[in-house]
Amino acid sequence: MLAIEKLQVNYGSITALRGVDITVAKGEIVAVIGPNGAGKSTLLLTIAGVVKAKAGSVKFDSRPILGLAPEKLAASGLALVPEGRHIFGSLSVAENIALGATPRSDRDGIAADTDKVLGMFPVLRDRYRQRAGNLSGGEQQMLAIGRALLSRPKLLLLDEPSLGLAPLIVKQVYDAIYALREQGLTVLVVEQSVNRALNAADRAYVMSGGAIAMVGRSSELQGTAEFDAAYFGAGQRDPGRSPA
Ligand SMILES: Nc1ncnc2c1ncn2[C@@H]1O[C@H](COP(=O)(O)OP(=O)(O)OP(=O)(O)O)[C@@H](O)[C@H]1O
Repeated sequence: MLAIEKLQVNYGSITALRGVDITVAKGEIVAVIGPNGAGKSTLLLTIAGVVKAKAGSVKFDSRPILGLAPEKLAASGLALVPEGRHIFGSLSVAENIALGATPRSDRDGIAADTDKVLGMFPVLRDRYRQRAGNLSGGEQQMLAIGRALLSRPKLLLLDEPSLGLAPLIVKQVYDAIYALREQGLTVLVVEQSVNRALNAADRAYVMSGGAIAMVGRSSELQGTAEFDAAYFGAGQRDPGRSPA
């Protein structure tokens, strides 16, 4: 579904991605984990066409997509839920969800998909006519995912969906992600929360300093010294921090 090779991204003189290789198979949940500044958001923004790459290749469904506009990529089945959710606070929940369907014109299909989202996140149905800005952080995360689903994605890119949320809400959000996978969706999720990511994903990539430091099945990575070294950078472990 997604094949990334030797991806390099610079912001002026800063190299944010230095030759990243990642694959995601259809139906997988794959996590990219790493500390602040590792390049995780840059990776998702580059796949989604928001940030331009300097070198490398990204294939989505076997087609090269680097350089395509974000709207084109969205229309071809790729949806990004960015960090911070980017919902429109002054618009209602209904209007925010409808924005996800902007490229579509099949009214019946849109109504059916909206109903599906409201079934998945009942709290959004309760607050359907309310201002999205009044929702809690968890509800806004659900809204951002729901809006992305209205574009009928094949591949969902999620940037830190658990950030700032209470554990119970995080569980609800991930339960929804599992349910979506059961329906055939493929998910690439970026997380700083290591345990959450490894519990959720089939496979995980550890990113550090703009490069992939380690990759493996989630169950095999958890708790190993190699994983710890990859996450923190060999020899640079800060005793005040834990990957949990
Ligand atoms: N718009 C930008 N202009 C210049 N440098 C940037 C920009 N965005 C990110 N960077 C730099 O690129 C590197 C990777 O940042 P990125 O946000 O992708 O990391 P991250 O792993 O997502 O971290 P975080 O979890 O803190 O968002 C960092 O050194 C960051 O300071």
